[in-house]
Amino acid sequence: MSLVLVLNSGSSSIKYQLLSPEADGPQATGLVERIGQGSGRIRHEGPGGPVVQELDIADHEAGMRLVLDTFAEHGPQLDASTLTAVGHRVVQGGDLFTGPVRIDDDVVAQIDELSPLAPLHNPANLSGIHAARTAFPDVPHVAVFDTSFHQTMPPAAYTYALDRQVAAEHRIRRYGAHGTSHRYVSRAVAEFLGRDVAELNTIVLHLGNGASASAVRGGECIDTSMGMTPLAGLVMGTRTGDIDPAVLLHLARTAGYDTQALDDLLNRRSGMLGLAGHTDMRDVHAAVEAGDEDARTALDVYHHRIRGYVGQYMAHLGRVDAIVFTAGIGENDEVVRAGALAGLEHYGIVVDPERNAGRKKAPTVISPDGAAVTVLVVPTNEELEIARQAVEVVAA
Ligand SMILES: Nc1ncnc2c1ncn2[C@@H]1O[C@H](COP(=O)(O)OP(=O)(O)O)[C@@H](O)[C@H]1O
Ligand SMILES: CC(=O)OP(=O)(O)O
Ligand SMILES: [Mg+2]
Repeated sequence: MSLVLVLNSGSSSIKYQLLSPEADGPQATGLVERIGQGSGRIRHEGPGGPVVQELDIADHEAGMRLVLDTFAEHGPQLDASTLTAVGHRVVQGGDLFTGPVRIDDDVVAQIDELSPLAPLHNPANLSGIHAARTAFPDVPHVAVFDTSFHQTMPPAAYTYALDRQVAAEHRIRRYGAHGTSHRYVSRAVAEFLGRDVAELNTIVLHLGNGASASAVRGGECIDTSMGMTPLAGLVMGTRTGDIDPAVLLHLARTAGYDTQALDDLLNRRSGMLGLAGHTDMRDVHAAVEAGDEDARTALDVYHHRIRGYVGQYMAHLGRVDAIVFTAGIGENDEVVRAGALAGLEHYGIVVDPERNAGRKKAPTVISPDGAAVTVLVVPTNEELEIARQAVEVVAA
């Protein structure tokens, strides 16, 4: 049986799992949070149950060392001779990577070269890779890219209407992100419905802290909402999603914003945080219930944007068999699921209130029997998908 350590380094967190793709459930899972924010935390769940430690975690290198120390102290023991691979989530693979690859120094250099196209994510992914390669120099390391599932998009979907020489020179086009999740979920839906993925047209709504939608025809992505970077598309925890780019010019010209200030505004101070004062959707709902008008508007904007993408992808797909919610908000938040699809009954899209109620830990249909479009919740599992792909690369 193969054993894979999967590392998913986010902008301020590291999620990890130790798992065998052939077995049911991971041997250990964990989350390192609030890296570089003064009051960090690790939650590790291994054979002895959960352990939590609060401490300052300066950067991703320190976070990775903490992960390895926690395995050593609380188990399971990470023995290099028993690891088939270490699988790394890498957000941006640009047009250099259409599938998973074994990591060597050249691959590291290429991921680094692509960092300007995912400034919040690739540097974090690289420090995870660096720390893990140092700890396990003799184990194969595999990079699995968020962007590779989206490489099947046609030029009409990935091309910006920008001067084409400028675009070519600077590698400017839509690459998308969260592809590992979109791929896993679009396949899991087909399996759950007992249908062949090649015959299914699906809209996947990955609603986590970062959020994206994709249109999947017969298992292949034909369009997605994230753009050259993970800033475009849906409203997110702290990111704007789609915005008129002239807003940036306006702020630069009239208010003296430089690139750093614009980056900070768009990536870290906007989205639900900017509109409602809360990043976490649970806090937004609490504020709405307390009568906060800004939070109400924020939630309306959030729903409106998702509904718009659903409409767009219905037009691109022609026929839609399934709409699937996934990730932290998609799996847990009945208010958002109902709100985002409200008013689409005319198109055969209906959410049944009883079926929709509550958090979903397993694939669940939330539309009524006989509805033209099956609406579902399918929990994503990026770590399992990364482990599967890592094992395939090592076996090849
Ligand atoms: N019970 C819940 N109800 C509503 N939203 C939730 C719930 N649990 C988590 N979330 C949302 O899910 C988000 C995290 O989703 P996740 O997919 O783990 O994101 P990421 O991978 O980007 O860190 C939180 O920021 C929060 O908004
Ligand atoms: C690409 C992206 O936005 O990832 P995350 O949701 O993990 O921040
Ligand atoms: Mg995520």
